[in-house]
Amino acid sequence: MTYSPDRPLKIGTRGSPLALAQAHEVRARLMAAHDMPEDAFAITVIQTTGDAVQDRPLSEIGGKGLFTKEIEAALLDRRIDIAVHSTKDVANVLPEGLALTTFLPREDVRDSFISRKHGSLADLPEGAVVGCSSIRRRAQMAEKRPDLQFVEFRGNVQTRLAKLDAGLAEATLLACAGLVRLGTPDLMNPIEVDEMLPAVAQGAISLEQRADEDLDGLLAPLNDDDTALCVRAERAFLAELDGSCRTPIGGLARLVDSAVELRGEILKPDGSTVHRDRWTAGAAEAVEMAAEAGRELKRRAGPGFLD
Ligand SMILES: NCc1[nH]cc(CCC(=O)O)c1CC(=O)O
Repeated sequence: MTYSPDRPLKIGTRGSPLALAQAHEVRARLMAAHDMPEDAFAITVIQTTGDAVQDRPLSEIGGKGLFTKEIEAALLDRRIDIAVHSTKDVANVLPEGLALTTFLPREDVRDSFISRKHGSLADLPEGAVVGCSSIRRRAQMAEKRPDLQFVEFRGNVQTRLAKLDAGLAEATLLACAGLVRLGTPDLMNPIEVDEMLPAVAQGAISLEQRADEDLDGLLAPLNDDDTALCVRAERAFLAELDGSCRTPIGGLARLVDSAVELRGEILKPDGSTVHRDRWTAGAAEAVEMAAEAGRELKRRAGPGFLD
């Protein structure tokens, strides 16, 4: 299959400002890698349940897959040819016939503390209200600051800042990667990963395609091998623990010299219990190590912890 202005490659994406920025980045990289004109690529916006439902926590309306289901259906229907994802929103088990093939170089993996008045989590006054819909971030904050109160906080960066200004919360957390890609890096106030382990695959854009279509020639130049290895290991870790988004889980793999170092944790939603550890293996064993790490944390947590 060849793509040209006469038959453009259809790039599917959600319509949120962050998703659009990511789709445009993918198109720009494809154009540069192949010296092709902009109109050889068509960006197709697909509405997803996660975008449509703004008034309820994601964990309540079904967790993982809410931002990707409709896009994956469009891939299978051939309405689009590739899908651009924030990999942390991609369910662990893909629909039959689809494959996650390409990982862009990873952006900053950290979470950012966002507040108009306070400099860090530790600076928040006793009993402060934090706007946060992520069960991972809530549990991690509660572990350090059991006094904090949480309110649901969804929407894009601008919406959330407006909510802070309206006094609905004193602080919120957002992924650094999103802030960078939206062109608002000045808002960044990173929390180091030692203090707060990011979500599996945070900061990593990936491309999904039909498994039976060979797009290697087109997509391989966009792939970053180190990111692909680390994110595949993190997803193998997550696969052993949970696919539902209802358990607070953090995971981050990084290359240290030429070995893969994985840090992982599972928490009770109120932060009262945490199981966390670190594992290291050579690149060839990284994915199997990560799966074993997931099984180990599950054993340590005992039956019932993940329910
Ligand atoms: N769940 C929404 C989502 N999915 C990916 C990102 C950030 C970008 C990334 O991690 O690649 C965000 C926003 C956020 O967590 O602040």
